[in-house]
Amino acid sequence: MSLTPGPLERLNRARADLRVGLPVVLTDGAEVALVAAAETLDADRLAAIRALGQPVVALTAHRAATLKARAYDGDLARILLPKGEGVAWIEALADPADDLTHPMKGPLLSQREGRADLHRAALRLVKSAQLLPAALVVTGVTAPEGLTQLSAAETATPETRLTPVIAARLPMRLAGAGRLHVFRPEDGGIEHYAVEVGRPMRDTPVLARLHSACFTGDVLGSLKCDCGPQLHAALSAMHEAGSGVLLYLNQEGRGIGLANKMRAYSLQDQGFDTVEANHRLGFEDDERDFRLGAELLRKMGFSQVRLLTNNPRKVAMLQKGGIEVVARVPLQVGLTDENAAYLATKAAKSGHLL
Ligand SMILES: Nc1nc2c(ncn2[C@@H]2O[C@H](COP(=O)(O)OP(=O)(O)OP(=O)(O)O)[C@@H](O)[C@H]2O)c(=O)[nH]1
Ligand SMILES: [Zn+2]
Repeated sequence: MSLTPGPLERLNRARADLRVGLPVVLTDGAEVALVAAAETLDADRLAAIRALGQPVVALTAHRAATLKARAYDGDLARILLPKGEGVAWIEALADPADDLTHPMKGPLLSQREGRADLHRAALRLVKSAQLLPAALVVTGVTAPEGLTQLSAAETATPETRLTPVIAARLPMRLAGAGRLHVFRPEDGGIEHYAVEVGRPMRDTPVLARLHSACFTGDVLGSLKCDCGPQLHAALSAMHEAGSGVLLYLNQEGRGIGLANKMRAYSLQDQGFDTVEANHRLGFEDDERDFRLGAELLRKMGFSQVRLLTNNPRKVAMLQKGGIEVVARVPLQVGLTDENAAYLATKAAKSGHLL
């Protein structure tokens, strides 16, 4: 095997580089671009990037709509960085925290000519690094030495291949005897877990739950969502049924990460609902990749499930991933005064069944 890093290894490096404030190089045969994450940019790096050409800030159409900027590229906008503006201006474009108290003074000039393919890839990359979806991009550059280089196609997250690392016995208060399996993604991303309750058979439909990580709900008992009670109710239901499998997917905040989820919570404190808050940040309301769940179930030898969920998307995505969902088992627990509006929004805007 060659010692040169392959596409997945470079993808993983690119995410780490962007998180520490290092630019990366994107190419697509026609063009070469230098890309930096808006969130981690500092003044020195910005000055060095400016020396290469005219930077634009790539934003998703959701963020552009909030800023009333034109998104000529459909799903994204390329905003020209004015001569006199610097890091603070870029940060205000990227981060909606001060939108209401210090609205940005327009007009924001969106670029219309040219292609947006590398900008689209740049946004995909910063999102997958769980940073704010905003990237500084300069096209037409000669790739500087020493930076991680990727083709635009290589930024498209392929179906995650998961390798089983270890499994061990785990007795649980709510679920009784079980086993915890740890799986590691091939792309170097965060690990995911599967909890087997009892000894589920592989030749009959298993009671299953795809649970997305929620530090605030699962661990802290937050009253803003229903995650903790759902987690516990699922484990109890599996215990009662005699067996089951709970996938604990590390997709905190519907895939945007805890830092961005807390940014969304802060916007919710300003009066926006859970979907509006994600959009103002520039995210879709749900950024999770549920191919992961199907892959994990297949890896563990399960092909048919009775799925504990109120989310029809989970059912559809599992089926698309080759897992037969023989029944959807509703999981309605943990309604509080604090989360009633959140659950109503998910029903009204995200298709959740109540
Ligand atoms: N972005 C964002 N994420 C949130 C918010 N509240 C909860 N979450 C996340 O939403 C996810 C909820 O996951 P699940 O309960 O597995 O999924 P679900 O889509 O509600 O579907 P079911 O519970 O199966 O019906 C977790 O990743 C939480 O961290 C919020 O206000 N904003
Ligand atoms: Zn939650």
